[in-house]
Amino acid sequence: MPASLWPAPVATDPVRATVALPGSKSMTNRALLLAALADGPNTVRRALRSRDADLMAAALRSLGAGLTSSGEDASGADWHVVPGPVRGGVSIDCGLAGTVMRFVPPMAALAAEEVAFDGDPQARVRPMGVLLGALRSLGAEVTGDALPFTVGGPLAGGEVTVDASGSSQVVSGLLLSAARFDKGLTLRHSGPPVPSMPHIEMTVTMLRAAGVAVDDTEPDVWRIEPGPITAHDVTVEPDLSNAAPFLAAAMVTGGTVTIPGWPEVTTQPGDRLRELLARMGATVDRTPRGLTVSGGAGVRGIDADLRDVGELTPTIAALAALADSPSTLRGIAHLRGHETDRLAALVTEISRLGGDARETEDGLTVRPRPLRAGVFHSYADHRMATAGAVIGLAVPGVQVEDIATTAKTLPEFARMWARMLGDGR
Ligand SMILES: O=C(O)C1=C[C@@H](OP(=O)(O)O)[C@@H](O)[C@H](O)C1
Ligand SMILES: C=C(OP(=O)(O)O)C(=O)O
Repeated sequence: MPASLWPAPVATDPVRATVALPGSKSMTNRALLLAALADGPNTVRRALRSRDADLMAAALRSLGAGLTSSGEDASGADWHVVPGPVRGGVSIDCGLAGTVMRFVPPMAALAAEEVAFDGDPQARVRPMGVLLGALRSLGAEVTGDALPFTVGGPLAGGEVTVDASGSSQVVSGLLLSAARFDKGLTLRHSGPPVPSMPHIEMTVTMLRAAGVAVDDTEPDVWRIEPGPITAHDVTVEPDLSNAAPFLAAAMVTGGTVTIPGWPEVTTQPGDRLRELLARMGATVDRTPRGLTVSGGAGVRGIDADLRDVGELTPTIAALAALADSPSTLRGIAHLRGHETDRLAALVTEISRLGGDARETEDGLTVRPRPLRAGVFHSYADHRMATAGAVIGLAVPGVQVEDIATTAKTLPEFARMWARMLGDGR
């Protein structure tokens, strides 16, 4: 059955809105996994409820943790987590979630019995070989090099070298469970630069908050001492990457959008939106009410290295397609292994609407041209769907295929978008 088409609303007036965002996917899924490996019960507050977060919760339950949620509303829920011995003999559905397919297998390798992993058809082509190779060389029994695969422990830990240039999640996944390996872990990266470094900082910061000794003084080397992961309550920050399309709406319509609760200090890569959107012409103000972005003088093209913040690319590319000068986005070859090949998908969909977007070896060039009505395909990628919504604000007749795919990290997206535009239905 063809996925449904969502008529992207056109903004007839500058948007003026305050948009409260649910919790960060990346922090929620790290916090849940650390809570399940901790030395006592703990609570993850304001956790995201979305497909990726719920897949993580289900995976942790399968591996023996007790999880119950309370206080659930549109902004998320509190998860009460009671750790248990990690048990195998189970199957885990990763969906299309990188955080589940890369973070859970090292934890599963703590169990003596085998754990089977599978996911969506598109997940089967996401890069897994480096992580599974590392688990093998640390002593786990692994069958397969991509989904579906099985992992059997127990693995002792020790030293391993990986090429994590394809995904930072290889590093984060190994570090998150490493304190529970008998020998801990010394992890070295060797190869082209690791992308999404803020996400590795997020991992290290959250491990330290749980009392884990992490030595990251040498670049591209991480040493984790074996020891307990201390039970403690965590409050998840709003998802700053999911702020991107809403803040972009302020720019495209010459309006103003405020995101309440923007953290003063954060490891989330979405914090770089402050600088990127300012370079594209926005006025960015941080006030006690939150982060406010105002547009006005059109959108300027940008030449930017997005290696650290690759997940912001679909929104930046959508803005670039509506800008008044060309853009070059660099450092993002690894986006070919995201939910879909995002470089190919962005080029195809922007071109379909009459735009001029081209793939380079490590990114995209976008030259603004007048755009026309058409279908913007999502490829089961939440950030492609929201990029289509951004373009649709300014281009009448854009229909986003499968807007429901935003449920991966923001199930309320379509309703929040309508509310932002002053249409509460
Ligand atoms: O660790 C994480 O939570 C993430 C790391 C990044 O992955 P890559 O390094 O594969 O880009 C990012 O793109 C993804 O959305 C979330
Ligand atoms: C790359 C992303 O997700 P995942 O965690 O599935 O890798 C993303 O959300 O942009």
